[in-house]
Amino acid sequence: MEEQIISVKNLSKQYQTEQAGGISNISFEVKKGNVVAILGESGSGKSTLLKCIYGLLKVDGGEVSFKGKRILGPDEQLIPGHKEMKMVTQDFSLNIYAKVYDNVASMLSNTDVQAKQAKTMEMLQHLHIEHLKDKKITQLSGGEQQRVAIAKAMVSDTSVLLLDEPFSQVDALLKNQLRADIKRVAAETGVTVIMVSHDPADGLFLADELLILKDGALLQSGQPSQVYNHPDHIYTARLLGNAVVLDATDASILGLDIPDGHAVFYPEWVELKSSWNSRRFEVKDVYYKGFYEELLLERNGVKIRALQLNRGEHKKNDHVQANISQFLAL
Ligand SMILES: Nc1ncnc2c1ncn2[C@@H]1O[C@H](COP(=O)(O)OP(=O)(O)OP(=O)(O)O)[C@@H](O)[C@H]1O
Repeated sequence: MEEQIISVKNLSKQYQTEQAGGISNISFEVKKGNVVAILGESGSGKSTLLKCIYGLLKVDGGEVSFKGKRILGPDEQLIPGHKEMKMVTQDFSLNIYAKVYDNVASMLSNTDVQAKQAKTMEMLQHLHIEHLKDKKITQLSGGEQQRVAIAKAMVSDTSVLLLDEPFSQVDALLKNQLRADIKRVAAETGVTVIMVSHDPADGLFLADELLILKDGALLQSGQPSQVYNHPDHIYTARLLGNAVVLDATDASILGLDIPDGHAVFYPEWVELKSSWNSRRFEVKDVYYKGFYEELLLERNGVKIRALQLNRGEHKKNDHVQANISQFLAL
């Protein structure tokens, strides 16, 4: 059985401000070595949850345990969290005047210099930054600094790495690489990662488990493919896959039979082909996205979106046959 490393029970934290904000009654468990992504729209409580896990905020109720021991809050100890937990925030907390190597090595004790050197170099290699070891932090790009911050956080027997928006400073190309690096480093070192991201694609790619937050509450959790294909709420389907949502009347115009509620489907579930159950739509717009395109389709006033590989086949005002291959009633 996989060992559980973090347990969050009925955790609540409300900020004492005019607008209510915070998290309420959140419970979940994290297995050792897993990568967990906390996803949700802006203001849903992602950073608050991460800070509570690290012991940075005084909670109103509930608790977080690490290896069975309660994490103490800021009013209970001077240094928050636990020595085996490290948090990398968006400001990186690096010594900008020191070299990359020294930033990372500074986390280790001087008792065994050879071991210190070996461990530091190993971590620099894990993050693909060994060639930067003699550079000063001020000479690095944002993405490189982010890697140094992660290496620094991980070098000293870290069991749990908390990442707040780890890809905020990197461009799309580097982001893909850094995502893959974090996934690989987690698998190689067995470190448990809990990360917050505003981009659902990060969680879908990286995580073993997603936590979906809305208005401070945990709506759904589970493996990415499970949550994506079987969202419990319209919010989740919109957040993860920009789903199309139709009320029962509009759905019936497209031949989707739901008693009440909404028919929900992802644009890639719309097949552009002629079949016994396809219907005729007008192409209202074509959005070029590189290797694929998004079509805005309309039938009797009902608009839907469809994704397909870009073959340049469709133009505005064309007519197409489309079939919604699957949908959810939510
Ligand atoms: N220090 C604070 N004092 C008062 N309210 C706060 C504080 N920090 C956050 N909030 C409020 O609590 C709610 C949750 O904020 P939080 O930063 O946890 O959300 P988030 O999901 O991380 O948002 P984002 O993606 O925009 O960073 C928001 O309504 C926010 O305005």
